[in-house]
Amino acid sequence: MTGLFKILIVDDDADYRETYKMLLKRKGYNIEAACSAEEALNVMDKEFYPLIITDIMMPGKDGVSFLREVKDLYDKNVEVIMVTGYGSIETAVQTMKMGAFGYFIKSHNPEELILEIEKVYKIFSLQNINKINKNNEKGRHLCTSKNKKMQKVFEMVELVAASNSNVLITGESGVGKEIIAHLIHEKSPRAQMPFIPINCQYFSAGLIESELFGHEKGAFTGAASRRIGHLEEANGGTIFLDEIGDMEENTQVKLLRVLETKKIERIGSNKLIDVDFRLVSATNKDLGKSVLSGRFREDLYYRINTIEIKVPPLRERREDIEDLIYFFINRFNMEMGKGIKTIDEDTKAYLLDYKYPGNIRELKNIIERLVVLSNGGVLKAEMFKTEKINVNENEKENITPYKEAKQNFEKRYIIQVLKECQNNITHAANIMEISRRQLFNKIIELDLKEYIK
Ligand SMILES: Nc1ncnc2c1ncn2[C@@H]1O[C@H](COP(=O)(O)OP(=O)(O)OP(=O)(O)O)[C@@H](O)[C@H]1O
Repeated sequence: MTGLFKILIVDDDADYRETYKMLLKRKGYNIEAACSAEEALNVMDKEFYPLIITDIMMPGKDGVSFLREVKDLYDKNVEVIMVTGYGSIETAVQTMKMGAFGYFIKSHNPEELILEIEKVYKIFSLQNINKINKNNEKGRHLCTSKNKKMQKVFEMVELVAASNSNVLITGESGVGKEIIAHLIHEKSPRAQMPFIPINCQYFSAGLIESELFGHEKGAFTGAASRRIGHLEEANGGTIFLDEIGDMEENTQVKLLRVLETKKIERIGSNKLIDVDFRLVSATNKDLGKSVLSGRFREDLYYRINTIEIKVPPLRERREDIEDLIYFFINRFNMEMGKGIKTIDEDTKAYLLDYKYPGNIRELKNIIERLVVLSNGGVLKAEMFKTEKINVNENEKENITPYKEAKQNFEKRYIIQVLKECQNNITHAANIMEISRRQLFNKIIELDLKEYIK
């Protein structure tokens, strides 16, 4: 879907602008044009363009200064192709050192320019696909089910993917809501554009706004340079707002405005920027209740859940547990190069019977732990046995205020798990079934930095 990929052409020569516009539109690209660098910067204040094609010789700010400004002050990831006549080929070559993607000589066959553009587009979509694959490599997830409710979920994914409707995915923690959000994006016409996940739980009210909307240099203390927000970066793609139920009231108001107007304002700026993203949100809370209690805005609730996909907890799709067990054994077997060939019958019976309050995340973690700890070719439940910590009567702790006791427990617990994981924070977070960021924040709060790698 090249149409979602937006290109800005900057040239003071109206004939060139129109010719390129026609040519590229015919190839399916979405084109905007500006007659000077100054006008281009205004256009870029209104919308995000991953590729700019600019003439070098222009009245006012020339192409080289414009390139410098784009790379230094706007966004270094934006690609720029320089266009030049014979007179300034040397300058064009120089600009490659400043970060230009390439150059095109005006008298050459326009197909050369198209080829350069196609290269940028390919790199751009590959980068996005790689980002998706990192989290969602083919074969890393089991996307089939024997359960009716789950089959309905996969059918809904196919149906909604083609549309642009806002989707709300609900379900308990660990049921795979983020996996479903990825699937919707991958199967949508936006698949080659960015998929940007943001967990609203991780950010304070001020920070999340900067993450979503971006900010101008000097907008607040610490804003040393301009930052393009995720809603702008997601242009043409999908934004995934996880734990949307935790979003602060003020941010809810701002998000609602963006959804209504399809425009954002960077913090510290009053310029409106067009954005075109598809919103997929998720929550493990009952948002209906949050609306009734006044914690979540009703108008935003109705906006974000045009379509609701309910992902059932694992205990309501027990017929999938066996497939998931084998799926994860295979996956970790391959990842860790272990030679596990079978699973001991008692262990399997235990795993099939277990309740999984932490859903698929818990099942996955249990299997990962078993695979890590197993030596022979058989996966066995004996490995579950953990050391019981017996509190000796004589070693009872002094009674301390609740807050202090809680902190002491957290410290001991985190240190113990980190030690077991050879100080590997990612591995420890997996075992604790919290995110890496949550663990990292705790480590800073409790001053345990010395225990991480
Ligand atoms: N169908 C699946 N196949 C393989 N792994 C899965 C599947 N569904 C979930 N998982 C794994 O379970 C874990 C939890 O999944 P995910 O983060 O999508 O759940 P969630 O519902 O979004 O959780 P939370 O509400 O806590 O954010 C992840 O590690 C994910 O890889």
